[in-house]
Amino acid sequence: MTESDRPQPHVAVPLNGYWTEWSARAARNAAPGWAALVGEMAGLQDTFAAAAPPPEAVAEARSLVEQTRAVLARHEVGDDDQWFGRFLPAPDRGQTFSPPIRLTGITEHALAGKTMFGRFHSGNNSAAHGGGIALLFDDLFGRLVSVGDIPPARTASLSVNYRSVTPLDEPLAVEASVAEVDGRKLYLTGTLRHGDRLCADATALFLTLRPEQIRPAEAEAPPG
Ligand SMILES: CCCCCCCC/C=C\CCCCCCCC(=O)SCCNC(=O)CCNC(=O)[C@H](O)C(C)(C)COP(=O)(O)OP(=O)(O)OC[C@H]1O[C@@H](n2cnc3c(N)ncnc32)[C@H](O)[C@@H]1OP(=O)(O)O
Repeated sequence: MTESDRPQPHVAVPLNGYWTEWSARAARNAAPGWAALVGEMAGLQDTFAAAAPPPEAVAEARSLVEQTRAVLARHEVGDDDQWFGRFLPAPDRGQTFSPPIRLTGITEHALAGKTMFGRFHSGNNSAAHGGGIALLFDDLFGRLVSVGDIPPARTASLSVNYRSVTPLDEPLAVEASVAEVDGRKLYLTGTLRHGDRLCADATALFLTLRPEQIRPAEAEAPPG
């Protein structure tokens, strides 16, 4: 990938050793233009959600998407070798499932960042879908537990309080922190704000994995 393909710099994530090679391998192997394609796909999702096209435009768009699928399907790989979602230092992590989070502050125990929901994550009435907000928190917490020396961890529980409507296409601020560590248990808290207004807050329990719970392909740095 070329330098111009890389997403705009944001605060670098000091990833734990476990994810560093995993992520670096995708960055080494990804074709030039991959990051831009991810951005195009994310834009497509929003544009698709917002469109009410006439029949001829539906037919044209469908044909183009079919062609795109056929091109990509010729290059399918197993999930250990996929690039999608593996660009951990990038705001979008190289994926289009959850909204990009541009990190503005990181310590081993806290993250702060900016995000935005587009039409793809719309629930109703120009508000973000509650499931999308839960997804955002899971992703944010996942990033938090991937920094510093915390071993790989998984979400055991996630609880979201929807305090007020989360608008679309508006800048939002997120914060997450480690409230308590008790052995393998990481208790996390987070907030989502639009300006001064609290849209949602969340708590989660992440459990660091026992060695036998880690897939070998993830436990060892795979060959590049
Ligand atoms: C998908 C992976 C993504 C990774 C991507 C790379 C990251 C890179 C970095 C950055 C970006 C990240 C962005 C994405 C992040 C997304 C994170 C996710 O969404 S993870 C997927 C969803 N979660 C699962 O699929 C878990 C499924 N469940 C399990 O695997 C197990 O249940 C597990 C590991 C969570 C716990 O199982 P046990 O066998 O290890 O542990 P036991 O013995 O059951 O529990 C240990 C202690 O924890 C308590 N506990 C367990 N579950 C609990 C719960 N739900 N509530 C309360 N306590 C619980 C138990 O009561 C026990 O407590 P006592 O030691 O007795 O005091």
